[in-house]
Amino acid sequence: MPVEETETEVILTLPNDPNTKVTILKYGATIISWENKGDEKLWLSKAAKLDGSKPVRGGVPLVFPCFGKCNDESNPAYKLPQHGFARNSTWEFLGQTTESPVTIQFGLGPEQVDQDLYKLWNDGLYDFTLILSITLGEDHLKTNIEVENTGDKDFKFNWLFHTYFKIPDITDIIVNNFTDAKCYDQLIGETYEEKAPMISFTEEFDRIYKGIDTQKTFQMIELGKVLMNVQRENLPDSVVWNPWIKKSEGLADFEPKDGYMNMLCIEPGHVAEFKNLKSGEKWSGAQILSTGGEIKVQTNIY
Ligand SMILES: O=P(O)(O)OC[C@H]1O[C@@H](O)[C@H](O)[C@@H](O)[C@@H]1O
Repeated sequence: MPVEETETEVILTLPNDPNTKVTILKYGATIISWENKGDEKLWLSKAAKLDGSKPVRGGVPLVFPCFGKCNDESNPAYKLPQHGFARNSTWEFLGQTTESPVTIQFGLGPEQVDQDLYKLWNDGLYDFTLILSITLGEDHLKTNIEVENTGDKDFKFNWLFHTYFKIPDITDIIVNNFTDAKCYDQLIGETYEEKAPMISFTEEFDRIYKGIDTQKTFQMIELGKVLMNVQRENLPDSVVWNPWIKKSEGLADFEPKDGYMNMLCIEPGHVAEFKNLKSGEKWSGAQILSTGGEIKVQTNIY
């Protein structure tokens, strides 16, 4: 059986490999595990709440309709909590849509969102449908989001796949192909161009890389070996985050406390600017995660 559904979760297994599977919590449509040939690729905090009491710390939480806390009073997302409401709403499982490659879908509309939370977004006057498609391959996992404005009012939104990767040791990791990208460093509040040929990690890291050509693949490399390729469709930005020691100490659901050594978030999204979606319009974006392959330095694409 490639697709198993329980009350709270859906498990999708590759038909010809029982050790390649993805587990999705209906709460937040959060992918909480991706095992590739028996090897877990996503980091999930040991203290993550999986009971719907708060967004999941780990896996792939979904960020919509605002990234972070919106500080612009004139923006209808101003009153929403950090990262919006998609990650703390229970999505509807829509079933399997294709067999090869195997794809399943989840849907979210205003009726599934906690009504008090939903009303914080322009008094609940926006109507939308989100369809998340998850495709599992032998060596890849694709998550595609389609946002449709089903109401009569235009709205603007951010989207982000807040992907937590599991890694052996953060100090051995470099990430390539961010060179020359514009970046907003959230820790110092400054915008500059990334000049490092490879990003490496020795302290807290929280940067929004903006407007990067989607032909560029980010590669997470450990001591010369490609652990993960992150490709994007229609998602120009990417946040890179590691809370390091102090920040993770302050996160009650972050365990073990030295877990920052074993995780790195590379988060493809549309967050530097809000995307405007007119009444009746659709927009979609995707991340494609794949394991292995050669190191490819793409400095010639802007
Ligand atoms: O604690 P949260 O709401 O899940 O957010 C985690 C992090 O998410 C990242 O995307 C942000 O860049 C960080 O600033 C933030 O701390």
